[in-house]
Amino acid sequence: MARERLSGMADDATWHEFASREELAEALASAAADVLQAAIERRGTALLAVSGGTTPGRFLAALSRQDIEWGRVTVTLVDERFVPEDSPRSNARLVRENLLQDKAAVARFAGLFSDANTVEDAADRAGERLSHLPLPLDAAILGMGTDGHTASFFPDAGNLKSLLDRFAETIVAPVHAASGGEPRLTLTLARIVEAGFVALHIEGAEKHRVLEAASGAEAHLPVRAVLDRARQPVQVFWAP
Ligand SMILES: O=C(O)[C@H](O)[C@@H](O)[C@H](O)[C@H](O)COP(=O)(O)O
Repeated sequence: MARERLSGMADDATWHEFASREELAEALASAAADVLQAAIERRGTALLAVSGGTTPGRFLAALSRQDIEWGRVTVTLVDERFVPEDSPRSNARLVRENLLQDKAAVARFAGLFSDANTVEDAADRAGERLSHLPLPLDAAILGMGTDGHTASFFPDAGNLKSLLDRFAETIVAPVHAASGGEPRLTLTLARIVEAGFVALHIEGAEKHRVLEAASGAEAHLPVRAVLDRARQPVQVFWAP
């Protein structure tokens, strides 16, 4: 059973807390599916951005089983490691193996990686590709690291200030951050916070503590910028 509470957190993020990660996955998948189907009914199409990492696999599989008009949905990534799609580190691979299956197999996928000489060139190419998608995003599903990063907004990213620029016109930016491992490609904050539905999917006590801190005294953590600037209050989905 979900326990839902408004918090005094930054910009009134809404917490949805679940007894299990399985229950969270099903609830978030249902919420995301509702948002996508409503977008299809409103504008004939839906645009979804999902994150990678180790948390979202269960949610992505649950979403693939949702019965919506997947043929009208385009899926892209919140961020991507600068690696080929056959790499075990690839978020595109995670999405193809977990989301673009079952009912969602017919959805269109627009990844961020391309085999460019530099991550900067790859970001330019991705930005050009995504500029032809029906922006703004209808839904953005974010994760968070225990360092308070979300997307590829790593605290040690050299261009963090421009990544978090709420007025940026850039769609995809390159990121070099030692804490992020290989170079990254990321949607900018400006493209994420304009989404009609922004969910933050976190699991475990440590991430709960970090997000509470980010919403309070530790306002410098990158995730706080999303909480403060999202067009709609961020929907936090958490399980132990
Ligand atoms: O490419 C990525 O790694 C993600 O998009 C990233 O932003 C992720 O959401 C956090 O790093 C949390 O990762 P975990 O789910 O592995 O804790």
